[in-house]
Amino acid sequence: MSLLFKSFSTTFAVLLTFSLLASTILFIIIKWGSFRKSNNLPKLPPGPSPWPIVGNIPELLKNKPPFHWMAGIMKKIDTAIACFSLGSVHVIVVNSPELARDFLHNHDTEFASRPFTMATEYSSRGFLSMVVSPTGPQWKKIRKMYTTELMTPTRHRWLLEKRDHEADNYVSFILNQCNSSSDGSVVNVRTALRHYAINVVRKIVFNRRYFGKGRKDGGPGEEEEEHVKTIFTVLRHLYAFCISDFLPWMRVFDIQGHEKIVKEAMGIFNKYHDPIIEERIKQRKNGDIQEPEDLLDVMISLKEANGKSLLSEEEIKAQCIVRAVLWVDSRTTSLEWAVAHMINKPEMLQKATDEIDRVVGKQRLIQESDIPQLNYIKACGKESLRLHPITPFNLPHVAMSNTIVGGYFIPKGSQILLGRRGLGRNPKVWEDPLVFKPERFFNDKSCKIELMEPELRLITLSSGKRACPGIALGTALSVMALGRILQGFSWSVPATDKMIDLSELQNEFEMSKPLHAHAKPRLPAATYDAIA
Ligand code: HEM
Repeated sequence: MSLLFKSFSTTFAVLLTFSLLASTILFIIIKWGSFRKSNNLPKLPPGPSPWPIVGNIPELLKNKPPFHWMAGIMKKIDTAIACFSLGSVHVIVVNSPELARDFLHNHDTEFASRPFTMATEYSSRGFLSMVVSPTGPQWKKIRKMYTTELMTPTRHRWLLEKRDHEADNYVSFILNQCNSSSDGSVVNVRTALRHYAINVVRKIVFNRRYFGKGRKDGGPGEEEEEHVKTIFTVLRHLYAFCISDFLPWMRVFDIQGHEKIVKEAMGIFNKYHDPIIEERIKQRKNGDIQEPEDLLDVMISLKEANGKSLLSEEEIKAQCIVRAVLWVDSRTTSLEWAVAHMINKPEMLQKATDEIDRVVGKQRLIQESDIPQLNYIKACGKESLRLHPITPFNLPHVAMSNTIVGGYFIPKGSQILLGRRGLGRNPKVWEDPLVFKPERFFNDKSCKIELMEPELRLITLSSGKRACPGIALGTALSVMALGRILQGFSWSVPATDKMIDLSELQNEFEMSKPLHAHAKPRLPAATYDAIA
């Protein structure tokens, strides 16, 4: 009997709490609505009607993946801006360049923050790095360090030798695979691209290519494979509409399992990065390191005006994770798509190699100094970002105050998601939006192509206070990755297939299968000898 009474009273307490909560929120909503009306504030952007407390979360959970569901609703109501209520957060999706510019040009300061999420908290070790941190003193401190110390033109030149080293290894890794037969060989392009990208990061940050013993042919060992896999795991979960980010009281349940996955991924980063960082800090303290050799040394040696270290050990560890995730994610997936499209269109491959042969010739490999002249290669890279961004949305921007944009009311705390795919494939902006056509970036006025897209017709490096500060490094790595692979080898569809399969992985933006293509060296043997 007492058990029955206990369970009855618990249920009653839960129901009572729930109804109190619901009526408070309903009261706030009604009050807020009448406040808005009485102050003549415009309406929120259109969107699905929210449920009390949870908003549109039930629909979000039912319709996977979220970006498909959001795109479907926006198409149905024919809007370029929509508001989805997730818990108490307004998530505003934007798919038109005019509105995107309104947010990031005209109202940049009001939308310069980032949301707090479970995955970003873990990956930045408590918001110690820049990319995912909300605006505030920590973000300012790290952004200043990037712009005045880590990413200056002088520092970029200082790191050139390391980048060159990895660009050479990239070619020789593919060459070693081709050399297994006189007629070339089928190569996993995804592995080559990702390995090159992360090698550059490891080299400029840790001055090493391998965490373990590595491989004789220049390819990734099992430690490096695990490292790259972890980068993509973190990337997929950074802003993955984790329910507890919108309903914090749900965090203990971890119903989507995101927290467990992210925690494990961080454990893997820590396993590889931390011993190197800790050892280096010790060496520096003991005076074993005088001149910095890589960015880790630079970060350890930076001092404040009072002589104290600028960065704590935790802050240094957080920056190392960010650098790994940023570069590998943002480009390699798109570049893999670019190579796939080009193999299916040999005239495009021809155009690219004609440009390279004209600018560089066949007696030497592409160098970073050639980049300004390799406009067709840059256009191919940019087109791949338009058609195949790795994530559906740009990094979220958070409204720091109530603002009116495009005639709509955007409440403080709203998250603004510029649709990378929504913008890049917008038929009102792009002719034949689903066709890979690098020529679209050339116009009568200019044949010069830049990765930047300040008009926000697509998201490359974005714009405003939160724009990507990695432009020089990002451009260099993209052009070298695509240029060298096209210059060094003739690519074709493997004999077992008719065409490269251009289908997408279900619910993801990757190719459904890693790109395997036939590669044959196309330069004189002496040109490769220079990198042996
Ligand atoms: C071609 C390659 C790259 C592309 C396309 C790219 C693109 C982007 C984009 C779209 C953003 C978000 C901007 C926004 O919130 O509106 C971003 C932010 C950022 N990127 Fe890049 N990026 C690239 C390479 C790099 C590299 C190599 C680095 C350096 C390690 C880097 C460092 C950053 C940082 C630190 C931020 C955050 C800035 C902030 O929140 O204040 N990026 N990037």
